[in-house]
Amino acid sequence: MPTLGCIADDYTGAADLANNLTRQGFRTTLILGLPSHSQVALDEVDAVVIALKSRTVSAPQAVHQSLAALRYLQELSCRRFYFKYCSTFDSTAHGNIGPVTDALVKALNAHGTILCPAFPDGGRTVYRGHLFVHDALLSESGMQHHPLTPMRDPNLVRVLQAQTPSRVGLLSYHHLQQGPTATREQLHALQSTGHQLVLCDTLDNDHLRTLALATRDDILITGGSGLALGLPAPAGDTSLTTSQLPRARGAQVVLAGSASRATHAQIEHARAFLPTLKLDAFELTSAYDRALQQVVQWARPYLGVTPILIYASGTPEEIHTVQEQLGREHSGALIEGALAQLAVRLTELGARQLIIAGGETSGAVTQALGVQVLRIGPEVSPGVPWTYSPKRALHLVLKSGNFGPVDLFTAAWELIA
Ligand SMILES: Nc1ncnc2c1ncn2[C@@H]1O[C@H](COP(=O)(O)OP(=O)(O)OP(=O)(O)O)[C@@H](O)[C@H]1O
Ligand SMILES: O=C(O)[C@@H](O)C(=O)CO
Repeated sequence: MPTLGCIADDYTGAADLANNLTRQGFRTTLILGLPSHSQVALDEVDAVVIALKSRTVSAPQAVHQSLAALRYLQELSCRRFYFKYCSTFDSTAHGNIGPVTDALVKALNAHGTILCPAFPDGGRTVYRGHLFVHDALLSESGMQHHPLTPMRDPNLVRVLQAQTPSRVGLLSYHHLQQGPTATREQLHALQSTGHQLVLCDTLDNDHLRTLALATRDDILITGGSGLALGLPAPAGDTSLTTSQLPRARGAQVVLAGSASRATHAQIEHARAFLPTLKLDAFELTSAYDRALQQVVQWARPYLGVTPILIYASGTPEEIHTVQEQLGREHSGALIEGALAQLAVRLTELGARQLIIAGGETSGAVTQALGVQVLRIGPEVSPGVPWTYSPKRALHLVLKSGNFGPVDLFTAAWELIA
């Protein structure tokens, strides 16, 4: 039975965490959405990751979903819990990282917890409480233009403090550099002065290991997926940890709803190699069914012949125009819904290998496809694994918006061929 229970606030983030846990030696099952008990067999598993779509819903809804996931994991006999959010701390104005963390602390009767968004392998580090994406501050990394969770302040202590009545402290890299004992002492010192939530600096994977050791008796830890790379591997036979996925067959489709900088670059690169079609939000509003039908007609001759790319992402200016006229939530849901419908129709026509870019988009697409349990396969790049749905016989990549190399949409297929 699993001992580590994880709650992720979006689908790509959940795949990212499941990937890092798998690489770290945990036999990990990824569950999309909250299942009913009978649906999933979890005997030979060390960790379970539940993917929620709770990042951009209201704070009370996010808390409600997260507590339901916690209860499910407790009933599975999990003894430690990991709340996973984005390595760029993606939040709305009201949360949801603060409210969900507070609710989990309370439900678990914990004294408090750490917050460690960093993922150095993916270029995310935290220095003096400020988040960097490679060499850029968060607020200059492209994330300031995110369609749903624009991040305009790189100071995460300030960002988090605005989301919670709990007092937020900072664990500085100085303490991490002195090792697990000094780190643990500093965490206790911060907690004893009323800092329930402690945002952690992290410059490299050594800091992640130190932090994981310093908090190994804590019932709750929170962070990006990076922290998983610091966790000690569970004892026992881990030879089956990275499951060998079946060989992939069937048509190859990329569906990109992410408007993040890395996805933009991947789209630009793929346009030179793949048949590519851009969805138009205004056309979808005025004639939804006809617009989707046209996309399917366009795609049909390519299926099984070459991978294709269908995307929605526009420049920040284009997105601004769409959002001004159609509303932020409506336009996001419209495009997610269209990509989800296209996934359904294209799989009916033989698509079996899908790369889906964007967390919200991945949530919408996998829900429409009825995918619930995923096995983790080969890693395409840090945070981006191939996964496999045994029930639907589908190979899927759920790609986080800002992850992956520029040639991901053209090169990833080779890993499962
Ligand atoms: N041209 C556009 N105009 C308006 N909204 C768009 C446009 N293109 C995409 N969107 C919306 O932007 C949102 C992108 O969020 P999504 O979580 O899918 O990507 P992401 O944030 O880049 O990925 P991740 O969460 O993995 O980092 C979706 O709701 C999508 O529908
Ligand atoms: O942590 C990350 O950056 C990703 O796993 C993610 O959550 C993207 O939505």
